[in-house]
Amino acid sequence: MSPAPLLTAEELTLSVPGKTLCRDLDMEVAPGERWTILGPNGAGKTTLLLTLAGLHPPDTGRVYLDGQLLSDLPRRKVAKRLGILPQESRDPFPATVLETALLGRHPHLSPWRGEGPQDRSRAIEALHSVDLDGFLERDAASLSGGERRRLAVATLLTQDPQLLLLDEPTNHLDLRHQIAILDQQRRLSENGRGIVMVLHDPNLAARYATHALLLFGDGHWEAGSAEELLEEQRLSTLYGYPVAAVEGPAGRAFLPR
Ligand SMILES: Nc1ncnc2c1ncn2[C@@H]1O[C@H](COP(=O)(O)OP(=O)(O)OP(=O)(O)O)[C@@H](O)[C@H]1O
Repeated sequence: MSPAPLLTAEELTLSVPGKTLCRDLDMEVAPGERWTILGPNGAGKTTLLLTLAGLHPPDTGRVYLDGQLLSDLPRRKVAKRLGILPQESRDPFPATVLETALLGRHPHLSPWRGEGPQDRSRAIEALHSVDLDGFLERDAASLSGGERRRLAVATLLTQDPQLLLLDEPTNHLDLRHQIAILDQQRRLSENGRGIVMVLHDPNLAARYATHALLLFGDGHWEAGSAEELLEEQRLSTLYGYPVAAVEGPAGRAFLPR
C-alpha cells in the first residue's frame, strides 16, 4: 500500500491581474517523493509554492496537509509539519548565525519554555551540515549571499518539518554547495520526508526530482514522473527556447541549442 500523501492540492486555480497562473491543478506529494516545479519567469512557481504552504489563498480549490484542510489548521501546527525556504531571506532583527538557526525551533517550543540543549544541538548539527561550523557567533547580517542561503537552509533543517517547500534552494550557491544541498534533500526524502522545490536548472531537476510539475505560464500545467516529463520537446515548449538532450557521464543533460 502506498503511504498516505503529506500534501494534496485539488482543483487549484491561481491568477494575478490579467493572467491565470494555473487552472484546476491537482497534485499529491507522498513521503519519499521529490517534486520539482519548473517554468519560465513569471509562470507562477513562487505563487504556487506559497499557496501550498497556506500563505497565499487560491482563487478556487483546496490544499490538504496530512489529509486536513490546510486553511483550517493553526499555523503553529502547520509549522511543525511543513517548512518553507523562501526565494530570498531577510533578517528581521540583528542576530547571530546560531540564534537565527534556532528560530526554526519556535513551532516546537511551548510558550513558557525557551530553547533547551537539544534544540541548540539540533541547530548546531544543521549548521554543520551546511558547512557553517565556524560561523555560530557571527552576526548573520555579515554573511555572504551563499552563506546566508545556507543559513536559511539550516534554519529549515532545525525546524525539521516532514514536508519541505524550497523556492530556488540553489540560489547564490557555488557548484559544490548546490550539489551538497540537493544531496541533503535527497537523503531527507529517502528518510520519509516530502520535498517540493522550485528550480530553474532542468539538469538539477532531472538529477534530483522524482516528480515534476511544469507551469507553462498560461494556466496550462503538466504533472507526473520527472523521467517522463523532462524531455526535449516539453522543455523547449516550457521555456520557449529549443533544448537538446545529451547523455553525459552524470546522466541526461539539457543544453540550449
Ligand atoms: N500583486 C501582484 N499584482 C500583479 N501581478 C502580480 C502580483 N504578484 C505577482 N504577480 C505576477 O504574478 C506572476 C507570477 O509570479 P511568481 O513570482 O509566482 O512567478 P515565478 O514563476 O516564481 O517567477 P520567477 O521565475 O521570475 O521567480 C508574475 O508575472 C508576477 O509579476
